[in-house]
Amino acid sequence: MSLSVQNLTVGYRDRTVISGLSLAPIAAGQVVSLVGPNGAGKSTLLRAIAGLTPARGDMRLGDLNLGAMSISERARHVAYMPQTLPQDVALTVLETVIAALEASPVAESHTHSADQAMQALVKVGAAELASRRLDRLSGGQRQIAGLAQAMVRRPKVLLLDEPTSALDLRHQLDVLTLARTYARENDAVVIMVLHDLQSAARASDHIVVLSDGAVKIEGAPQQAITPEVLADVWQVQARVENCGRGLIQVMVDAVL
Ligand SMILES: Nc1ncnc2c1ncn2[C@@H]1O[C@H](COP(=O)(O)OP(=O)(O)OP(=O)(O)O)[C@@H](O)[C@H]1O
Repeated sequence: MSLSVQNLTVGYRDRTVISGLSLAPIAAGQVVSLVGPNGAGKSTLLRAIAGLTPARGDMRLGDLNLGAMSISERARHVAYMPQTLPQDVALTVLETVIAALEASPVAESHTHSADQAMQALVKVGAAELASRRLDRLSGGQRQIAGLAQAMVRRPKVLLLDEPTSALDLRHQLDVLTLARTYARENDAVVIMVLHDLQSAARASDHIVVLSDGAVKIEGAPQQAITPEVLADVWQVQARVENCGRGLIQVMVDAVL
């Protein structure tokens, strides 16, 4: 099922952040990176797709009209992993993943939930964190636990807000690979906010560059990340080298 976002308008109180935004349809199995400067509206866009921030416009998953769904119905299809997770949760990691699962209508028995939650932790490589308290983890460990919470319901749309920001190099690569595997294995759409453009190119089939609440350009990594776009959107003078296999290297020569 492909995800379609058309003519989306989102704002806070008296301020419109995103106005009439449309994205090219995102096919099942695809990973999309959302990049752009601070304050461009990336989190706002993900939260609007998840139904966590009110929005006007048309959002569909295949034939399903996401905008017409109740919050709990929408949560069966769409999961959002926030930029920062609450730090004061005095539960074990396993308990938080079970809670994330049971908050959704797909949960079955509690024993079954515990098994599913454990499987999600194994999937993200964090089985050893299961019995640790969430509020006593490092920032990176908490981020990986958050990923298990978002993935445990197997949503068809997985929205990850800067999922690698607290991670070391190896864990960053693992999480980016996991996003790809998740999309393929579950026929799901994964949209990630990333600041590292090289990671975005490595990890995704498609890149959306957001600037001032509007899509500046979207397309394959080599089409979206160009010296012109870097100058226009990030105000840097940079070279972009194609390194094969979809990889790019961005070399910044000067700030403009
Ligand atoms: N709850 C809120 N109430 C009012 N304005 C908000 C709220 N959240 C975000 N904004 C404003 O909306 C705009 C977009 O913010 P958003 O968090 O979506 O940007 P972003 O692209 O995710 O930024 P960053 O890369 O810094 O995380 C900003 O100008 C921000 O100040």
